[in-house]
Amino acid sequence: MVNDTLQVLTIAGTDSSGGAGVSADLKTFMAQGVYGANVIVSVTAQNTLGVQSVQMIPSEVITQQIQSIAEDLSLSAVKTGMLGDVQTVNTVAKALKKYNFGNYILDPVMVAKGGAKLLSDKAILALKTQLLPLAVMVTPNIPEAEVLSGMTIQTHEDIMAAAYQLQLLGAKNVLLKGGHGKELTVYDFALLADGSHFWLKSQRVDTERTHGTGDTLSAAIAAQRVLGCDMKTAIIKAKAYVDATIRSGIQVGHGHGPLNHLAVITKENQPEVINDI
Ligand SMILES: Nc1ncnc2c1ncn2[C@@H]1O[C@H](COP(=O)(O)OP(=O)(O)O)[C@@H](O)[C@H]1O
Ligand SMILES: Cc1ncc(COP(=O)(O)O)c(N)n1
Repeated sequence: MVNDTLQVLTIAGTDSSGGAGVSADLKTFMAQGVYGANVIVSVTAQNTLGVQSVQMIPSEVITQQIQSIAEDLSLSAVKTGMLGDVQTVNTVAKALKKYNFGNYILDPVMVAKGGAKLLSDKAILALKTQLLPLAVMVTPNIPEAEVLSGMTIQTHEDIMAAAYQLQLLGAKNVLLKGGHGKELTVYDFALLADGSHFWLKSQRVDTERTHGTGDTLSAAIAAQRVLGCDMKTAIIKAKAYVDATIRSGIQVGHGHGPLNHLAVITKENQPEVINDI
């Protein structure tokens, strides 16, 4: 059942193959039992092999979509995904300041799994200065954390240092995702607003079917916050969910295939929570 009093918004781009972007977010919200609304900032022609084209939506249309929702729905969380260009980042920042939906989760989407650029270079500075300070949580993968922090990340110490840097830039909580890489063990690093930290340790799934993992994780965190979880619990539950969606994979397309958003979480999906590695 969907709890209609728990309403979450995603502001992101569409993915015609249904695996990432707004599609991943809405499926995740539904699977978590919260109601999802969507504001479209870009339309991508995309499949599991790559991104064929991107059409940005005009700022007035984005502003109007957000206003329409703000005037009617009762949102208690919002996440942003692909924002594309500097104009869109500024438009979204202005609207978030105006309406203050609470619980803002910033997924700083920059590059699709197939390698296509989803955020212009000019937009990176705007994202850092306009959106990071508004975010209750930012969820970069390692390449995104390198760009935002200006640091090279090679070791676990580097991951921690970059997370602290992102907190200095204004994000209250940071989840630095370790999905990129080849190691058999995956480590995500969480730095919380109170200065405490922990690592989530899990076993890598040997698969190319990871289209939309980052979107799914950040959407699940937003949903868990609305469901009343504290930040640490929201992160752990969201991680278990995304692990289940990867492990019970479905066979769609010929490249980086989508996740199974109806996956059931089992004991196998629970990450190990450790303080230091
Ligand atoms: N092959 C994999 N096996 C297990 N977990 C993965 C795998 N790929 C990604 N994840 C997890 O999925 C989540 C999203 O991570 P990541 O893929 O790095 O983000 P993004 O989609 O933004 O690049 C993280 O919790 C990460 O640890
Ligand atoms: C519209 C849109 N938003 C986000 C992503 C990133 O998803 P991923 O990094 O998993 O390919 C994407 N490919 N398309």
